[in-house]
Amino acid sequence: MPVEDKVQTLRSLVSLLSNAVEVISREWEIKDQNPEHRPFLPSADLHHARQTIVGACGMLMSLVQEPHHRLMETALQYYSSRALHVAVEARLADILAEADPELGMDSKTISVRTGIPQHNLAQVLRPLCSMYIFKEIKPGYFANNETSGQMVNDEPFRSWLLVHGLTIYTASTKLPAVLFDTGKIQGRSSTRTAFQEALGTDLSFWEYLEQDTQPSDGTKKARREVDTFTLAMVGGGRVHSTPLYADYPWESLGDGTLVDVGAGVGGMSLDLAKQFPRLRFVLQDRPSVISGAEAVWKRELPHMISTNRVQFMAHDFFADQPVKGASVYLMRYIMHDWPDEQCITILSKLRDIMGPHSRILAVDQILHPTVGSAYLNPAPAPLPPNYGHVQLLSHMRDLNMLALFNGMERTPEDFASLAERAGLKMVKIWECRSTMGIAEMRRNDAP
Ligand SMILES: C[S@@+](CC[C@H](N)C(=O)[O-])C[C@H]1O[C@@H](n2cnc3c(N)ncnc32)[C@H](O)[C@@H]1O
Repeated sequence: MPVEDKVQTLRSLVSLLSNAVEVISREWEIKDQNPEHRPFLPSADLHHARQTIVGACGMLMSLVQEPHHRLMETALQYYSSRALHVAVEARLADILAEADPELGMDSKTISVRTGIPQHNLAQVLRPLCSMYIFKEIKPGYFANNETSGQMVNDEPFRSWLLVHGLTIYTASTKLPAVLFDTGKIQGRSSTRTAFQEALGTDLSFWEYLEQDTQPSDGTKKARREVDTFTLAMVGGGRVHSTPLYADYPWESLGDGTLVDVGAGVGGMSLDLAKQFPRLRFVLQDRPSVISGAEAVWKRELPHMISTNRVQFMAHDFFADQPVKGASVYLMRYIMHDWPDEQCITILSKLRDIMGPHSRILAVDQILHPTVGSAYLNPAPAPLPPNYGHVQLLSHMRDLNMLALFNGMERTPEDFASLAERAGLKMVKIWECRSTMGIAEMRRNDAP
């Protein structure tokens, strides 16, 4: 890029930043005066200002940082993730919450509480302090800040962070090997992925989770990941899905029936049932999962069970769908687990029994490439249409799906193509104040 263009880009970014800073300051003041504030639902203005600032900072770094340094930092990025994993595993945020936030806790005490040698603690914590995830008050004294404070006493969110550092992390180490093995990648099988390669198994991720471990004493134990994963879906759902409840017209469904396909414990349905009490629900998943779902609903919303407003059904989403003509077939975090061919089968099974007013709502990351999408609102120049850095989480989850399932996060165009191949049409991408969105599909012959 010629120097004059670079300078112009820098100046334009600073101008974007200073406008967005005004919006954020105003929004922070409003939040300060509003005790009803919901942390996971930013106003539309705050959401856009955040995206602009994160995007602009990312682009500024790319313009000014020495390129070799930036590439090396990226090459070693997995240690950021490892350091966070150690902190989460050790429940550091909970431990630091016991300290006076002004004074912090000394590394000797933290060492005794966590079992991490004192001389290694600072090595783990300091990179996290440099990323503003914890703070060091004075040499060897650490405390929570606003970011680490979000992990305190929040077991579902902690599980959401934790699962990404367990088996899922192990799977990621074999991604290069699988990508360079043309036999495997061309196979496009959901059971010949980096996950199977790394864990030395032929089982799918789901089957593996269900398989008991056999420790040396001969007893059988459920894998640790089973409970962590179930709770993680609740924690991740809460963080990323809250805006979806505000940005889709759920109220207009009245007392319609929502079939939660591959529901897990039905985390999204539970939230919807609390906010839209007229809706009825059918939760479907594999037999072992659906029995766990019923226990959760009994605890959280027992009246939904006693009034028959929720049903629990063991169902394989590759088989014929028994619930015909429902208002909504909801699939949160399902499409991204599967390669295209399997997604088309899942969608076709729904298409077969949908009525003219039925809709499929596929809830996933909506990938927005740097070159933009005809379906999505572009960022202001000179940012790339997708706001650049803002998309990192979606791209990482995309690679995660590749490593675990040969799956993927999808662009709106990808969703439209899947819909067309399954005899459906994509009617709208609902852009929500989240990294996630909703792809709405109907039968291709629907009015
Ligand atoms: C990523 S989880 C998402 C769970 C839930 N939709 C949520 O958002 O919390 C994917 C779910 O798909 C389920 N699943 C996998 N294969 C399935 C199949 N063949 N039929 C039905 N459910 C399946 C898993 O058991 C798991 O609960």
